[in-house]
Amino acid sequence: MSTAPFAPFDLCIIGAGPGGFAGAMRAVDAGRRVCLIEADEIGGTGVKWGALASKTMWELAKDYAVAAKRDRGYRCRDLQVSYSAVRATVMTAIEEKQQQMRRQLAVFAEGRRTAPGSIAYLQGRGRLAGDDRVAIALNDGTEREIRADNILIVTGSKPRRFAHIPVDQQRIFDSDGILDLQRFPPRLMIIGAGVTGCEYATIFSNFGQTKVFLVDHQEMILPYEDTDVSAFVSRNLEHSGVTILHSARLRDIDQNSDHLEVALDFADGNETVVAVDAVLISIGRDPNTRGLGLASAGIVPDAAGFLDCDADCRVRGRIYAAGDVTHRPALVNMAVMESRHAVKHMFRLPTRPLSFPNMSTVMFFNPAVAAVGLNEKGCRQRGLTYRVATYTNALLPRAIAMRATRGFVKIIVSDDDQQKILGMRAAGPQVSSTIMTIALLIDQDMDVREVVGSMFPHPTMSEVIQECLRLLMGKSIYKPEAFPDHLTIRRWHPTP
Ligand SMILES: Cc1cc2nc3c(=O)[nH]c(=O)nc-3n(C[C@H](O)[C@H](O)[C@H](O)COP(=O)(O)OP(=O)(O)OC[C@H]3O[C@@H](n4cnc5c(N)ncnc54)[C@H](O)[C@@H]3O)c2cc1C
Ligand SMILES: NC(=O)c1ccc[n+]([C@@H]2O[C@H](COP(=O)([O-])OP(=O)(O)OC[C@H]3O[C@@H](n4cnc5c(N)ncnc54)[C@H](O)[C@@H]3O)[C@@H](O)[C@H]2O)c1
Repeated sequence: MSTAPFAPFDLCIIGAGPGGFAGAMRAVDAGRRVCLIEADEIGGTGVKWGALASKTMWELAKDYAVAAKRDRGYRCRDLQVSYSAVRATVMTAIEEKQQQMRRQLAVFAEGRRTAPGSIAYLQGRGRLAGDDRVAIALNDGTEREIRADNILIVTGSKPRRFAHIPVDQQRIFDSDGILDLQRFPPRLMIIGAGVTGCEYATIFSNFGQTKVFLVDHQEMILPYEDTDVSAFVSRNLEHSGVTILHSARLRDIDQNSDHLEVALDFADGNETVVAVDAVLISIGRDPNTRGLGLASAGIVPDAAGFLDCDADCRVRGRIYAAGDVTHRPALVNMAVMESRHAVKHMFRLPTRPLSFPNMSTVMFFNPAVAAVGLNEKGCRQRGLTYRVATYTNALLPRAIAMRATRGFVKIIVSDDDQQKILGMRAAGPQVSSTIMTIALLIDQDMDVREVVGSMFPHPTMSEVIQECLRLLMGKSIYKPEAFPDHLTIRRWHPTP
């Protein structure tokens, strides 16, 4: 092992995905010396193997599906798409973001700055070598060991695999390898209908080149969502030609020279074999904690390998963890928020407690579904009495103008005088922006009456939020009596 020329760092961050990068920059803000270690490509799952890549593909697929429509007064002739052209555009997007990250690391590189706050970016695999030491197997084949007062583990996660099915990224893929496809497969089976599986089912069906089969061992897709949301997404996928197979377990994949035969066992005892050209496995993710030297710092991960940490993201002593490697929801915004919080906590910078009631996420389907706060399942698990109103986009002028009325907003409030917003689910165009109104309301603990009283621009998708809140207060312009299919309001309370 070569002797490290580095003086001890204030902070060593293992993993330069969105969490690691954000944490490094927050430490630089505080004038600290950071060592940032990345084993693979900068940006991690947040850029290359997950969020940015899949969202670029989703945008292209959405544009293609709109161009292929025949109900808009215009019609596209000779519309063509190739997977390699799509892939090239996705790679351009990835490279654009990675370049920005590299450029910033270069500006803040150790030795190039006179102002306090710098980053030594090391490319290699890091592992703990004690409470304040990290050993790095550098990509150039050499080894280094560094010392740091604080350590932040942000090593992310990787696709979960079946023990008996090898993923070759040639015909059997996981989300890390989907960009390796050579062409659109005529038939694709996606196993696992969580967000990843449903997003790729949306993407491939929108491009219209692939017959998609979507399989889950649960009775419904997106099993953690409310039944109405899951049913809405199912209907839309089926409308796009996706065949959904519920309560089905993968038994085996028989690899023939020109196709794959996927054998499935159903919960009711039936079985089937489906012939496809490619399989995408999306059954969840496992944390990247193996080989991380946790024992050398006295850290024991849980049975699934995730790191337990306290409310300030501290695992033990001066060692912190953030992002997918922890138990919390696997999202870029979570990784960034936790990582920044951990850095503020370790350097005793002012910070408010991490709080998740307003955690928001968007699931990129056709149309997209946005979520913030609790759903009905979550409220019932907690025994909360609530009222819930649903307002469909069919009554919304902007949605009518867009000729895109599939969608709704569903808002859950506490069933008391306060009517605190507990959560919202919204589906339709532009939900990624409209959701922030409710996320802010929850975050600021504001009264719904303040939103109902303010003026919204017209015609906008955000008006549906105002109308849905008015519906909860019995003041909506359109009434459930006239539109029982479009406007509903219910109450739920725990049975004593
Ligand atoms: C298909 C897909 C789509 C997604 N879409 C979205 C989305 O739309 N919105 C959203 O919010 N989230 C999305 N996510 C989730 C999101 O990508 C992750 O939650 C996020 O990237 C987690 O960030 P992270 O920094 O914790 O980990 P990662 O992004 O996984 O980064 C961890 C980094 O650590 C590196 N590393 C691992 N071990 C070591 C080691 N020993 N030494 C050095 N480096 C190491 C890895 O190479 C990696 O670069 C998606 C995920 C997938 C799979
Ligand atoms: N738009 C987004 O924000 C976005 C997109 C993709 C992923 N993500 C994040 O990534 C994380 C992982 O998502 P994911 O979809 O990969 O995992 P997941 O755990 O959310 O879903 C896995 C799905 O696979 C099913 N499944 C598990 N084992 C199975 C088996 N043996 N046979 C058939 N089905 C099986 C489960 O029932 C579930 O529906 C999520 O927590 C999400 O936060 C976010």
